[in-house]
Amino acid sequence: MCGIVGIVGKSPINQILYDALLVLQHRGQDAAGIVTSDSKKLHMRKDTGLARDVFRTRHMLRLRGNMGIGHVRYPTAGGSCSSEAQPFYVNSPYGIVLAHNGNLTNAEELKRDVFVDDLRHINTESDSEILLNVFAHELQLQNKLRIDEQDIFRAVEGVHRRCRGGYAAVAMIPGFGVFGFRDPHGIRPVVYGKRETEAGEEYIIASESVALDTIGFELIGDVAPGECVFIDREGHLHTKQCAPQPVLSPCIFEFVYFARPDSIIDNISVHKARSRMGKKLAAKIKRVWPGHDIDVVIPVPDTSRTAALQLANHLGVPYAEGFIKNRYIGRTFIMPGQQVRKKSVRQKLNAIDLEFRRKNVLLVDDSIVRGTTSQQIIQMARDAGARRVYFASAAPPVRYPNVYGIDMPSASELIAHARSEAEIERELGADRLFFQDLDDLIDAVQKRGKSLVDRFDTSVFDGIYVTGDVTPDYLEELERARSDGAKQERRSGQDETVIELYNTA
Ligand SMILES: O=P(O)(O)OC[C@H]1O[C@H](OP(=O)(O)OP(=O)(O)O)[C@H](O)[C@@H]1O
Ligand SMILES: NC(=O)CC[C@H](N)C(=O)O
Ligand SMILES: [Mg+2]
Repeated sequence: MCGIVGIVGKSPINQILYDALLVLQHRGQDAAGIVTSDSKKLHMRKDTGLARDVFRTRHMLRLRGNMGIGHVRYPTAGGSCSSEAQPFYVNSPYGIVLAHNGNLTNAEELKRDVFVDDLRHINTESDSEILLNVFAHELQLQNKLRIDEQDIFRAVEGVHRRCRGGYAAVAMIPGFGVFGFRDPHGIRPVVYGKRETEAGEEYIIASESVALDTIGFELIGDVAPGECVFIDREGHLHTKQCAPQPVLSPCIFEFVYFARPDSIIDNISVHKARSRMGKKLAAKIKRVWPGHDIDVVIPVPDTSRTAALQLANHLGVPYAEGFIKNRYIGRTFIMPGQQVRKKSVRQKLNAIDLEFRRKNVLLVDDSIVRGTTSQQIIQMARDAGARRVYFASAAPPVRYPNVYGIDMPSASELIAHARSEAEIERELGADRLFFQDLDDLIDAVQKRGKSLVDRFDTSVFDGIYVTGDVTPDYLEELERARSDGAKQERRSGQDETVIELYNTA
């Protein structure tokens, strides 16, 4: 997952772009970047690391101009090096910068077409550089010195014709404007909003509404699937549907784990969705184990808290915070590589023995993916003196790879892949294990009939990919190229020093 933001303001926007990236940091911890545009030039700073480390005062001073875009990255293509940090830049036509959240499933074919047909060179392994070049080519086809918003919309139509997979993107053309677009399935989230200033209206496009709240913008709504939202440099908003048959099918894992609970995606409050997940899970536990002997419900910080609290309430069992999280360690799931993830769980979470001693505890997490967290946390609960350790996941077992922007490329790394629930229970070392049913998860997120969303991408749970183009061959190739083992091998054979083409450090 990545976080994206674009702003057209009436005064310098470097600080609010930075503030927005800090609030989107939970979507990507590997790299960060900002590009601004003043009347003459683009100014770019991007590098690996957290936003607070990438942007020093000297960089901020140079990020001049009233419009710009930013990105925080969690790689799903290429590696973690700074040359693949975003935004990407291409100088023709007009100079375009782009930041992307998602993953293209036809990146290989596109890369070939971009070279052979469009005569463009791709310099990294990132699919986002391909997306930018496809857009640039489609815009070039308009063959104009001065473009208007209709040309942007036509180029986005071309992107939708050629690109497959998940993509929410923001882009900017210097002296012209900022725009955002979303793939025809709306897999990845992106919203837009505005605020009034004395000098006129300012607009923002961002991955999550929480970025708007915290920097003082008002939410207008989600970018619809297939839609393009364009803000010209004068601050006028133009929107157009650019896909012939858009079908909103957002990724359900955003609601389970990725998004912040204080965000609203596709008109659904993530907080409320997680609360309903807790309620549904309580009902299931009561159903399958009417005479349960759970003494206390303990969440695995952070993301599971919302669901765990409601689960405890509806189960009628006390809720206690038994694990303390080191606030200086980021999210472990989005760290690159299993070794670092494993080590980080223990560094990140520590048990308060008192809450466990001689009790039957139900530990609750939002999801079990590789099992890195649950395996260790169950052992920690035992070491802290728990009599019995039960475990509940607010999501169903994750059995299939993700191909739309979550770095879960390899089925064999998923603890639930090709295992029954009883086998997973044994593997994790839990005394009893409960998973949410998929129908209940969908109901919890969908608010049953009240939501705009008829369908979600639930591929990690059921192996059904909404874009319909994901073949066993594609998945096999993805596993070969991007499994933890393959990444490890690539890292060890590589000189990490980057010779940067675009970066003005
Ligand atoms: O089965 P696993 O492979 O361990 O993945 C699942 C775990 O990873 C995530 O936590 P993370 O530490 O990333 O973030 P959080 O603090 O937001 O919960 C998620 O909330 C689960 O706890
Ligand atoms: N998680 C994402 O959205 C990743 C964006 C892009 N595919 C990259 O790897 O940089
Ligand atoms: Mg967690």
